[in-house]
Amino acid sequence: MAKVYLAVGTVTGTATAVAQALAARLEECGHSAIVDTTPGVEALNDSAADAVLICTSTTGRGNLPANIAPFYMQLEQQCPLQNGRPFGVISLGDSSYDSTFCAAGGLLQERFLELQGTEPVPRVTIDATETVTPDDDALFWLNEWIEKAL
Ligand SMILES: Cc1cc2nc3c(=O)[nH]c(=O)nc-3n(C[C@H](O)[C@H](O)[C@H](O)COP(=O)(O)O)c2cc1C
Repeated sequence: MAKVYLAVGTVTGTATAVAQALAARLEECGHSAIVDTTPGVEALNDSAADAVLICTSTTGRGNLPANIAPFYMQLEQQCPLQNGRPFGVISLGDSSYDSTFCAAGGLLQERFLELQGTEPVPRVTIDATETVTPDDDALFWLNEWIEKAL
């Protein structure tokens, strides 16, 4: 059984609902999940998680939602090395924003790679113009991530 720290970035709650679906699936598979809607490096460290998931939307023009922006800055300032710990990123966005499509998820992906996390399954992008069931799309991706990361 693995413990997963699940950091959520959201403005209007879609990513929270997706994260809750991911946590429920992890628990069905015998793992435990900590869903954190005010994520931070201290909470991540305290969790002693075996793996990390980031489920975030993008706001503004490619910006991080306000609730996850401090986490991003802490990762930059404190540089908590991941020593190969597996992570995965679920990016919610809207392709009509073109060049900033799912950019926030991309920022966190880059940060975790710089911190020497391993990404066994590439970041998934979930496009609000293409799906009305983002949780189903995320769960499909999660199956492979569970197999490879945990
Ligand atoms: C004001 C605003 C700005 C947005 N900017 C972007 C953007 O730059 N890139 C993108 O991919 N999606 C953008 N989106 C789309 C959201 O990321 C998308 O609708 C997402 O599903 C919202 O999830 P949430 O409810 O968890 O915040 C924007 C949405 C709003 C309302």
